[in-house]
Amino acid sequence: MRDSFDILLLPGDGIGPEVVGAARGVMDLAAEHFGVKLRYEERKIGGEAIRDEGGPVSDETLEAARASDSVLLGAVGHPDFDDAPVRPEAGLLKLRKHLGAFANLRPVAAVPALLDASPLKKEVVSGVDVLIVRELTGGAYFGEKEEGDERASDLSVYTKEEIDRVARVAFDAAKRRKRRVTSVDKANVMATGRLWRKVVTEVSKDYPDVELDHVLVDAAAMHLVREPGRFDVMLTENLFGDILSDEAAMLPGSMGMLPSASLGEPGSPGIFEPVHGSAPDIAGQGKANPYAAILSAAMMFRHTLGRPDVAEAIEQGVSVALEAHFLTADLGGSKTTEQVAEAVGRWIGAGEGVA
Ligand SMILES: NC(=O)c1ccc[n+]([C@@H]2O[C@H](COP(=O)([O-])OP(=O)(O)OC[C@H]3O[C@@H](n4cnc5c(N)ncnc54)[C@H](O)[C@@H]3O)[C@@H](O)[C@H]2O)c1
Ligand SMILES: CC(C)[C@H](C(=O)O)[C@@H](O)C(=O)O
Ligand SMILES: [Mg+2]
Repeated sequence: MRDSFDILLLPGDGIGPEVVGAARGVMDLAAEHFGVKLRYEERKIGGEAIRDEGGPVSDETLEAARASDSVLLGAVGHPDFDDAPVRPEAGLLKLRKHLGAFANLRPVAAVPALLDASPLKKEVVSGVDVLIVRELTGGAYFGEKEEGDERASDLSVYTKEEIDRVARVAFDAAKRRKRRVTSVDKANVMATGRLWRKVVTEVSKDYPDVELDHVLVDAAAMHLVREPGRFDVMLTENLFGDILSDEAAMLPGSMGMLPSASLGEPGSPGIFEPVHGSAPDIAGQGKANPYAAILSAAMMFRHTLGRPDVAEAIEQGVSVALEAHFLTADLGGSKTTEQVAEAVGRWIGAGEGVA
């Protein structure tokens, strides 16, 4: 097991620095507990990089990401750049493409201590445990674009290879879970949807012990709030995955609860980031919920650093802090970002009797 890692921190815009700061504090305590050495480099991305470096992500930052063991990112996006020719979000897309991070894992689990925070009924949310596997480097996000005042277009392209490789990530994950993959597409209207369905069905033949079903994206959006317990692994393309994951955030009750891992080929650095954005409405007020960023750091230890022991200890800290009602305003509580991070740090590895 390795015990020394180079982490690139990209806090970004809005609440990004607040939640990355909180996650870093927790990572440091976890590292100390396990005798792991973390070396950090911090760089700019998004609006702050446009302001200070002339573009949303510099070549040096892309290279630093490639040279690191993993990237922990906060968020990008700021209203100041809404009409700018290059937007902060372009930096994140470039980084994902640069690292070949094609598989975005977004776990969504109901948290017993948060059943009251969800706008959905307790009996609908209770026991939910879904893994959204979102394709991250293809589709309309990366197709040819035409910008214009009279006409605009975003071409959505998928190749067989792009669908095949992300489908395998979903089926492999399902083997370690409840062995069910729901593939979400729009095959009744879109050519990419029909290719998606065909390739996923082909890949499923290599996984005879995993059950596959196909659901159209509009119906999937409905099932996600009507009966989320029916899903185990939900596999989908880039744009649908973006939309469905924000919808899924309402199962635990807040955008501030959803972590993510963006992974490429084995051995390449992953990008770990909360699913939420820069939340300009609450930035700088100490109100941001840091659980998603902290849980993203845990995913980093599990998925690219090969230290599931550290990941579990952080997750235990999170569970105990949630049960002890260390909740920010989005979850109906009154704790600050820092108070939540301190509580998680205090209970790292609580299950091992370390607290
Ligand atoms: N990965 C990313 O960097 C990322 C993801 C989504 C959106 N964005 C960008 O963020 C900007 C704002 O977008 P938006 O407002 O649509 O989405 P958002 O996720 O930033 O915010 C949506 C709502 O959720 C709340 N929220 C989000 N995260 C929270 C947290 N950790 N704690 C408490 N409340 C939280 C916000 O206050 C807001 O009310 C845009 O520029 C968008 O492009 C970036
Ligand atoms: C900021 C934006 C480019 C990004 C996306 O659409 O992928 C975000 O919404 C996300 O979900 O990670
Ligand atoms: Mg999104």
